[in-house]
Parts: sequence; structure tokens; C-alpha cells
Amino acid sequence: MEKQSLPKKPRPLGESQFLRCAELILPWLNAPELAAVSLTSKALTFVSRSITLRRSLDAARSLESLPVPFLNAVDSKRYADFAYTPFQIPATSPPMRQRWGGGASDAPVSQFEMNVVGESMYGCECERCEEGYCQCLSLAAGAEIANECGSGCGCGSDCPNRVTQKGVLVRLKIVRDEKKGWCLCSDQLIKKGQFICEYAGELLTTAEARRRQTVYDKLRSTQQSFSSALLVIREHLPSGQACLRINIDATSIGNVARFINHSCDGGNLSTVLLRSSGALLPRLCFFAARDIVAGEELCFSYGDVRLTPGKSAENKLNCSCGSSCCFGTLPCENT
Ligand SMILES: C[S@@+](CC[C@H](N)C(=O)[O-])C[C@H]1O[C@@H](n2cnc3c(N)ncnc32)[C@H](O)[C@@H]1O
Repeated sequence: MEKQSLPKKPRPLGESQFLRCAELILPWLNAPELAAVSLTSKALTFVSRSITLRRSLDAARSLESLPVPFLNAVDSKRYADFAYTPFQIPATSPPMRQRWGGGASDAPVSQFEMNVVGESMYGCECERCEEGYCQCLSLAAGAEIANECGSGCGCGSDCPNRVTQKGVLVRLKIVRDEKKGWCLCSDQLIKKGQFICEYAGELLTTAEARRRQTVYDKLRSTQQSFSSALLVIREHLPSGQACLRINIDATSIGNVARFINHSCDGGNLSTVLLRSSGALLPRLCFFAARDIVAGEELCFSYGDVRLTPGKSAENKLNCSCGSSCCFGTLPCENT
């Protein structure tokens, strides 16, 4: 009689293979999933702890030139859970999963460029820009709206008129505060006028921004620690008749700018709406409004609370900016 070979029993994973699998899979989990998995065995507790430590060491998960650590001396939160993008991206639904805390092999976020193919819409036709001579710089000095070279120009990425296109180049840290939650702080001397970061996140239609704002307001009324980062920018066109509106949501997908808090005195950052040639939409960029010393919190004004009275009392948030002209309430997002 012919001897039939029995199907082989799968061999149980050895401990080192099990740990290697865990190191591959766990960096894809969000904070609550990671916490749940870490309770299931000693080995998974160990892997989760090292992932949590790596996450707390770099909010930017190697997508910026410098790491941006979380520092918390007030409660047990080690990091804020969100996906990182250094640039504006189209609205993403369902929310994106991103590998984080898995060491050097963390996958880069998929990037979408919002460029107009072919013709340049704004900026110059320059082949090569010299600092101070490029016509794209004409609006830059101290203006609220400025132009930069971009993919519509003939110059390359080393052009001196692309200061905001290389991501974050100053040392930053994210520090926990009892009242304000996470705060973006400088970790070096930043000179007046230096570029800090752009406000990156998902670009939303106005209808989607309004829908999400309602969801965020509800979440905030039930979870005290919930904070959203939906910014509405209105650019009045020269005619004065119309207004370009840009909605950027950095709540689930964003960059370091999602940690910048409000200050009633205007803070130490100036905001510039920056157009690059070839790009469809302008970007909101933050520059140092004055010299900023290491350890100082970076803040700007979210708006004038006297001009945005819209929300019901329970949706109003107390302001803890600490400035001498504090109005006591945060300006609300008028979406
Ligand atoms: C864009 S987020 C800033 C980062 C936020 N602190 C965090 O922990 O993620 C905006 C939220 O931060 C908090 N916040 C910002 N400025 C504040 C201030 N001056 N006082 C109190 N809370 C503030 C509010 O919860 C607000 O909805």
C-alpha cells in the first residue's frame, strides 16, 4: 500500500520569530489598539513599550530633517496619535494608517502634489534665481501674502527663493501643558524672520469642513481631552467682492503646526499665505515675528474672539494663553 504523506503541522513560532512579527505589525496600530495588544502578553508589552518610546522621540517620524520629541511632565500621555504629512494633501477617507515607531524602516507617507501641470500660474519664468533679484520675491518682505518659486519655474530645488519647501529646519519640541494640552516649543534660538513650518493637513471642501466641525464639537463636549486642528483661511481677492477659502484639517493627518496654540496678543509667529508657481493653492506658512529663545512656546492668534461670537456657551473653550490682554475665551472655528 502506498504511504500517504500527512500534511505537515505548522511549527510554533520561536520567541525571536514572534518578536520579529510583532515588531513588523505593531507599528501600524493606533494608540488604543497598541495599548490593548500590549496587555495580552509579557512579550507584547515589551514590544509596545519600545514602540511607544520611539513614537515619543519623534512626532515627525523621520519625515522632517530633525526629530521633534514629545515631553510630558504633567500626565501619563506619551505622544499624540495622528498621521504625519509634511505637506498639504487631499482629504483622505477612511483615515490613513501610518507605520510609526518601528525604527528606521517607517514607511514614508504617500504624498500628493497639488500642482498645475504645464503652465505656470503664479511666480516667475526664471531659469535661475539670484537671492534678492527674483521677481517672485517682490511681495515677500513683511507681507501677509508672498510668492515663491515652484515647479512652474525653471530654477531647481536649490533656488534661494524656496525657503518653505524643505520642511522644518529649526529644532522644535512638543511640551505638555496642564491647561492647553500639547504645545509646540522652540528648542533653539530662532531669529526674527526665519521660516518655522507650514500648516499641513487635509484640504477639505467647505461642506466637508462644516461636517467635520460638527463632529469635533460633539466629541469635545463628551471627551474633555479631545482637541481638533481645523483651520479656515480666507483670502480676499483684490476686487474685494470675492474671497478664496481654504480649509485645512490637521486633526488626524497633519504636521508639527497642529500643536501651535492660540495667544490673544498675537503670539510670536507671523503667518504668510504663500503661493508657489505651479501650485494650485497657497500654503499657510509660519515665520518668527521676533527673535525666539530656546524653550519658548510658539503661538499665533487664531482670530479675534470679539469678532467670532458664534458658538453656544458649552462649546466655548477657556483661553489659557496667559497674555496680559487675554480675553478669557478661545476664538471659535467659524466654519
Ligand atoms: C490646533 S490645537 C493645538 C494643540 C493642542 N493643544 C493639542 O493638545 O493638540 C487647538 C486646540 O488646543 C487648545 N488650545 C489652543 N490654544 C489654547 C489656549 N490659548 N488656551 C487653552 N487651550 C488652547 C484647544 O483645545 C484648541 O482646540
